Amino acid sequence: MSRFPEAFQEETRKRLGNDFGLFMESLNGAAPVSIRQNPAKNALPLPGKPVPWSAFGRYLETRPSFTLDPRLHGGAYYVQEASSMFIEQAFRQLTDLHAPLNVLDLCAAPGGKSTHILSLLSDQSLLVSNEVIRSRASVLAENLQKWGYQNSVVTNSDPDHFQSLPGFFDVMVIDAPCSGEGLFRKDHEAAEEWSPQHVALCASRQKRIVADAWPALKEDGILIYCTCTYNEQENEDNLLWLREQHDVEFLKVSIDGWNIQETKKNDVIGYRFFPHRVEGEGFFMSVIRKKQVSPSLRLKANRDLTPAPAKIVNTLQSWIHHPERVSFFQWKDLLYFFPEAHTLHLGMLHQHLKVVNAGIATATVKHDKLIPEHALAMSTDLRRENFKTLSVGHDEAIRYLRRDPLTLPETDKGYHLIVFEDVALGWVNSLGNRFNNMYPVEWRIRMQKTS
Ligand SMILES: C[S@@+](CC[C@H](N)C(=O)[O-])C[C@H]1O[C@@H](n2cnc3c(N)ncnc32)[C@H](O)[C@@H]1O
Repeated sequence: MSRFPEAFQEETRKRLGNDFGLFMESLNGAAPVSIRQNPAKNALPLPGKPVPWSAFGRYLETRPSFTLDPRLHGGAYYVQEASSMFIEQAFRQLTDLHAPLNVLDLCAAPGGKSTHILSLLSDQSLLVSNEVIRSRASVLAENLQKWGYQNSVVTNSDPDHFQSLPGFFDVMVIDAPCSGEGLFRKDHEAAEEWSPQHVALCASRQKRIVADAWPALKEDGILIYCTCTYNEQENEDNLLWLREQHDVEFLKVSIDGWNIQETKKNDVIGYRFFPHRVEGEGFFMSVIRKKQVSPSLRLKANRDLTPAPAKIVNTLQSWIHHPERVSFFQWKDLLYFFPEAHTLHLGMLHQHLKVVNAGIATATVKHDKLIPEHALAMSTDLRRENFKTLSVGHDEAIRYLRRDPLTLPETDKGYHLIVFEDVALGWVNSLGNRFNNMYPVEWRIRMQKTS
């Protein structure tokens, strides 16, 4: 007996007709392995066959032990299945990536779409990545910290809190929690959990999420709605429901030669990825333009953000590229930097949302001394030449990431940046012949080396 639910197979057979056999066969095959590189941390393209719809995506021939690759921990790439990289085409074809955009990724953990969006936006744009589940918001913040972009804010709010930000966003991505039909090949639990009732429950939750967030989209702004499921209830039907209440336009994306299926139900245009047609998992995306006026928001200064003390600002400025474009502020007991152009926006976000992180945590002050933060080591703005660095090989890099005792050569005292193959991994504090490992305890690798 097949491990896939009967009702699911029946619906998919109707949808795919003669292709159904090939589709089922593909579900029993191996899933392709793909990664997406961080262009700000890679001078050269990674090896491997390119993902056709993404400038940063690559297929790998085999699945390496990602955990034991130090470059992953330094944010040089993100492991992501290929179909979901298609949002890149919505951004490239339907937005002006040179303009300063406010972008919301509403259901963002663990951060696949958010890290991708940051690689696409100009540095004048702002990305707000939200995740409603607290523990998942921490994972999101971790992945975004490793990616290293300053124009990024992580929030942990319910979608309805975004109603307090009418017309704030130019682009909104809703990668909605779904019944996961497109993941059945890899995720056996999704197949076990699937039922028509579960699909109906997901569809009503998705409607609520979209309706809650909708007021925060600007007039003429675009919503990129996606799921990793095939059924119409969670896709077209939700968007038809949205169209009944609001003035919207569905937008086309060019998919020339990629074997992606363009579907149309009434005027909803959708893009479906089936694993027997493309190298990737199941995925659905639709792009919707809002054609209604949204009230505009009055920006107010934020009193929670205290400017960094003047006597240390010069030092902090020497640590990064383009210090003239950022402001340094103190939040709780940390010093941060954040794009100057968006400080008023950050004020608004603080007022209405639970902000988990904003910009780059740079340092803490202890007994009048500045201690560099891990996020600074990960930052794409770090001015490396102003720090002492220690280049390490693979074994030493893994010892560092596991927080095992290090066997580094004797050095000058002070903070050193640990670098593996040109990718920064974090700080050590050298006491001359001993080193304090400053890699975050909660992120250390627990896996033993196998070779
Ligand atoms: C498909 S996943 C997002 C994947 C992510 N965009 C990425 O690319 O890595 C959907 C997310 O929605 C979150 N979620 C669950 N229920 C939600 C709700 N009621 N409102 C908003 N988000 C919710 C889940 O915790 C999950 O992180």
